[in-house]
Amino acid sequence: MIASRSFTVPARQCLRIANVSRPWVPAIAPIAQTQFRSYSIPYEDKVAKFKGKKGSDGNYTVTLIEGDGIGPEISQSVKDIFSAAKVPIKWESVDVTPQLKDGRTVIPDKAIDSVKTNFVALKGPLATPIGKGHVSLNLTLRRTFNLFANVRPCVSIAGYKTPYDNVDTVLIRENTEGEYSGIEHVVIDGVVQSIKLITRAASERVLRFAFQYAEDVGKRKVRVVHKATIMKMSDGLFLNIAREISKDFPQIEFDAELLDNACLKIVTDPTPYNDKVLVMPNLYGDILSDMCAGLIGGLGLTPSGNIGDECSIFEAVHGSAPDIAGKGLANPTALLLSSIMMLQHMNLHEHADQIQKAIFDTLAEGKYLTGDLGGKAKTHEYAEAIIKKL
Ligand SMILES: NC(=O)C1=CN([C@@H]2O[C@H](COP(=O)(O)OP(=O)(O)OC[C@H]3O[C@@H](n4cnc5c(N)ncnc54)[C@H](O)[C@@H]3O)[C@@H](O)[C@H]2O)C=CC1
Ligand SMILES: O=C(O)CCC(=O)C(=O)O
Ligand SMILES: [Mg+2]
Repeated sequence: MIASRSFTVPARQCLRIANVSRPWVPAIAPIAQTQFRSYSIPYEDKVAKFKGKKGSDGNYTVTLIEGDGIGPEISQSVKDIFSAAKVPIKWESVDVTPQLKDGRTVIPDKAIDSVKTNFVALKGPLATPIGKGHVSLNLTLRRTFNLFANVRPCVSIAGYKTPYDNVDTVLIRENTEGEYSGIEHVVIDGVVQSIKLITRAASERVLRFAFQYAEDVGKRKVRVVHKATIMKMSDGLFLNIAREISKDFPQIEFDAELLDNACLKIVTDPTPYNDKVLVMPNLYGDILSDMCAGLIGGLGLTPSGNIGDECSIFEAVHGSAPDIAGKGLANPTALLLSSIMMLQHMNLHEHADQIQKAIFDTLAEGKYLTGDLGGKAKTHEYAEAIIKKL
């Protein structure tokens, strides 16, 4: 076990201004009954344009981090379904067990090289020890590859009834700093300080990404979720930058909402949020994305993409779910939909559409649902049902 320690401030990384022009857009299809629509995806000039090339065997190589807890089970479902759908992908599994290098927790070089070479990775959940122990490898990966925007769509699933069946929220979370900067220290015995770092550079790039994203997916409005009443300087800076950037997007409406009020309003009625992209500092995005997942049936259903200029890593919103790990109870949908986002990113639309339809049809049919959705199917039985629909 590696001793608990804080991150060094990734100052250089924070200060690198990304050349943000057009964002990548996920195509997690909102569905009404068994219908689903796909977003149009702008591929030209976009940020994080996929740079991978097919190998001589006709396959792209994609880094796979299976992860902890339920990670290997849900990764297996993705591998089985991709193989059945003949997706031209060769997985390169890497080990991300943390190592100590010059007193810092780092990801093994082999894993870093793999992501750098392949430009894209699919990642299962990685567990983080509470209090003491190594720093979060999830955050380390995001910072290592400067994955500045975490896109977390949350869309109602036909086949699982919730109080609102038309949820279509998308949340963009600043992914490299904020409350998750990891700068903590003991001031004196009994007094600790944890620093929320907000920089103009990181705020600008994620905000610009959010506006461009809204334009590309046809959302009318960008809303900043903040607490600048209390964190006047840090959230105040984020909010002011959003105001500045909004001027470059006159066709997109811009407004802001206090975090606590946003939570109340979203759980009361998420419908008014369907025409908006919500963008916010790191911690708020972490919490709100779990909250939104609750609106559509839980964490088994919500995907995400960590988007950077060079590489992108796709993963579910959920964690390693130690309470159900190893029992075949996990719902692989969240990781599967993340893998659909990844295929969209890689321009493999036909495969993405085919698998996405099979997933949504299987869910809508309701015969093979996992326990979190009230069914009895084991993880692999649900995956097999999807394969039959391909
Ligand atoms: N991006 C990542 O890799 C993340 C990692 N984590 C790590 O995961 C570990 C566990 O964290 P928790 O707070 O328990 O959150 P969690 O997301 O792992 O689980 C919360 C609840 O949701 C359920 N759940 C999650 N995913 C599910 C799925 N696919 N199918 C069915 N049920 C599912 C779990 O059984 C549990 O009851 C921690 O070490 C945490 O640091 C947490 C969130 C994200
Ligand atoms: O890294 C972790 O332990 C948690 C990360 C997390 O909750 C998230 O990415 O949503
Ligand atoms: Mg989280």
